[in-house]
Amino acid sequence: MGNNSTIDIQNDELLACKLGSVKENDPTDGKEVDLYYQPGKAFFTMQIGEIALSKPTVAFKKCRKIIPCEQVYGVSTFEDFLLNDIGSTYRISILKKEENSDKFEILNFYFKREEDFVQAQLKLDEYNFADRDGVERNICVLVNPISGKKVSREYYFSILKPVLSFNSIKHSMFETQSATYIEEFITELDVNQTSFNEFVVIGGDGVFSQLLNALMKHSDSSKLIKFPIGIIPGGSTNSLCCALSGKNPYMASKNIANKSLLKGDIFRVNMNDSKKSIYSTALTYGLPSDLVIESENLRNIFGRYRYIATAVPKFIKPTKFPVYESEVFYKLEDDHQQQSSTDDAHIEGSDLRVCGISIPKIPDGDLRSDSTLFKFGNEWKKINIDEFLFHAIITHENRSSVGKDVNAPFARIDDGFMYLFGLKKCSRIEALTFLSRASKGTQVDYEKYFYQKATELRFKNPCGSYFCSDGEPYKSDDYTVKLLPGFVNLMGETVKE
Ligand SMILES: Nc1ncnc2c1ncn2[C@@H]1O[C@H](COP(=O)(O)OP(=O)(O)OP(=O)(O)O)[C@@H](O)[C@H]1O
Repeated sequence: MGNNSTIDIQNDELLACKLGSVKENDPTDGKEVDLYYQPGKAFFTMQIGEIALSKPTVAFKKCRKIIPCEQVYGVSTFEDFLLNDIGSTYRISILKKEENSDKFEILNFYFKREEDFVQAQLKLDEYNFADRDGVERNICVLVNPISGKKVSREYYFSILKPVLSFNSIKHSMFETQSATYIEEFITELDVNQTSFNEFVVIGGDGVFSQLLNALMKHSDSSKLIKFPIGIIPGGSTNSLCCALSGKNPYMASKNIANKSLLKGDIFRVNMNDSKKSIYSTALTYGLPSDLVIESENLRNIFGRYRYIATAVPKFIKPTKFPVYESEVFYKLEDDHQQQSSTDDAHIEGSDLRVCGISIPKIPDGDLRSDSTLFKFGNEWKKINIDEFLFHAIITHENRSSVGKDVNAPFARIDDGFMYLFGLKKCSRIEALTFLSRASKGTQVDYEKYFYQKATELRFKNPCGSYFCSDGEPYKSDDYTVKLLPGFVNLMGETVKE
């Protein structure tokens, strides 16, 4: 009766056998696959029938193949009565991609007996991404064709689309036609009419931020902000996507197909001078913001390397190295969890009013459902540094998809906190030392580096200053930042290190 082959299915590995050709819909027949279990293990036992393989004429050889979980991008099950003539045939297909390949392949397994098929289905259920929560998914995919290396379209057609299609996940794709496309698109969305129930952006942190802010401005923001959001890293730095799925568009697509959800922390920035507010996951002040603003007109020449092209002259030109003034105050509601590189001796404990800063008043119309905004139960503390090369607020570790840098290795997108970090006023050499350390993640104990966990922050910067939120510049010199823990449903998994 031909060869036998055994497949183990263990906790952390999915194993399968390759049956001759693995081309999609190839009606290779004449195979019978039995499935049975032993405690802690499951085996596929495969027997080759007498019926000759029809197409292609690859004789089945005894094989045993291990597919690690990370190579599996979905499992689909079918009852293909018409596929071949070996009777009531059931099929399980596995979408697989090997680590060093950019090609997907489909492995098909045929079952003669319904009970074997059902058992295999149960065993592989966690990879059956189509069937999540019993609700039909419909993803609105927004693609920014000009972000980063201009690969977002390609990522859609060669990665996300095949993965969603294999897993029978409904979606529609829209390319951003202009810088205001996402805002207009979301404004026009009627929550009661649309069948969309999830969003995916393919692009950088900028398009994610545009989506987030457009959702929060919508008249039905409280409903829309509950939609899960996925990100595929098509942008220049992709800091948020790196926190959710690493730098890998394949992993991001799998997390989206798998609807692997986490409650992501964001913050709201109230610009007290203009009475405007925005929502963000990363805000910078100082040199990085200036680089973002100055580099924008180099986007067409240097693409995602435009920041480096702008930064290099600052380090080699014999002009004064920049220094930025800023007064920074913070609150940490959960004081016992304090995490900081600044010990108490370096922090002036003080009430905000004592520091001579007026408590911001938010116009009623601007105050959304977030009633916890501006609780002044805790004391404000002042950071005892007032000259910086930069400071930043972040809700995640802030990895770069270009280099290996991790700016805030202690932060996680779902840890319920935001973090202020930065570099004090320093020389060129000290800034380069910081960059070198950040590239290895060893900057945390560098004397010029500082960080502070916070739930609320307040900044007073020189008149006419800019900051950047998720890579987009805003003019404001007086702003307050309030943490909104677990506010967005993001598709991804936090990095475990
Ligand atoms: N069709 C378009 N024409 C012009 N600008 C666009 C278009 N679509 C999107 N944009 C703008 O492109 C900008 C950059 O977007 P995005 O964040 O995706 O890429 P990036 O800046 O290269 O990456 P990162 O934010 O990760 O550094 C956003 O400000 C967005 O408004």
